[in-house]
Amino acid sequence: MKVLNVDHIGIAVPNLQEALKFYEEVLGLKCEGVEEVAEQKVRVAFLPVGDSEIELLESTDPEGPVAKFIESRGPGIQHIALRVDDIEKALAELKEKGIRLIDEKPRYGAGGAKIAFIHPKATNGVLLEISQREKK
Ligand SMILES: C[C@@H](C(=O)O)C(=O)SCCNC(=O)CCNC(=O)[C@H](O)C(C)(C)COP(=O)(O)OP(=O)(O)OC[C@H]1O[C@@H](n2cnc3c(N)ncnc32)[C@H](O)[C@@H]1OP(=O)(O)O
Ligand SMILES: [Co+2]
Repeated sequence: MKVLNVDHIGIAVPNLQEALKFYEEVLGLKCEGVEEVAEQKVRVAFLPVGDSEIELLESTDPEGPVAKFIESRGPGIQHIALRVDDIEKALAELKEKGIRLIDEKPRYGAGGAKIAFIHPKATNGVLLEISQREKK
């Protein structure tokens, strides 16, 4: 598999609008749009930083992964996403190596990206997303 860059860093926040005040007004980053990803029970805001982005994640459901994360650990970095050139190939390779996957097949993430998660137990404690999308 080929990892191209850190696509984004996912930060779980209790309130998107409140969090945006810091990232936009204080840090001067620009939010490139807010989108709801129903399948993941989140509303997300993307803020580009160089060739990566910050993804702010607000839960839309108390049973969703981001709500559960905030409940057990508080707000903070929930996942790191690595961009790959071919997600199907990457997943096949990870599976073949016996790596514990959360998603064996790609799902659709924000902006129509193909995404899949690797379990934190397989990565030394970091929830890793792999993502394939067209370069902006
Ligand atoms: C919109 C999209 C996009 O970018 O396009 C997104 O990013 S969606 C982003 C939101 N979607 C997701 O996160 C989907 C994938 N996530 C999941 O399926 C879940 O959140 C899991 C990662 C499986 C965790 O689920 P759950 O909390 O029910 O499991 P659990 O309580 O049994 O936790 C198992 C162990 O993993 C640890 N653990 C749980 N969440 C973690 C996280 N985010 N980072 C690092 N470690 C984590 C727990 O502390 C526990 O460790 P100990 O056993 O040592 O106590
Ligand atoms: Co993400």
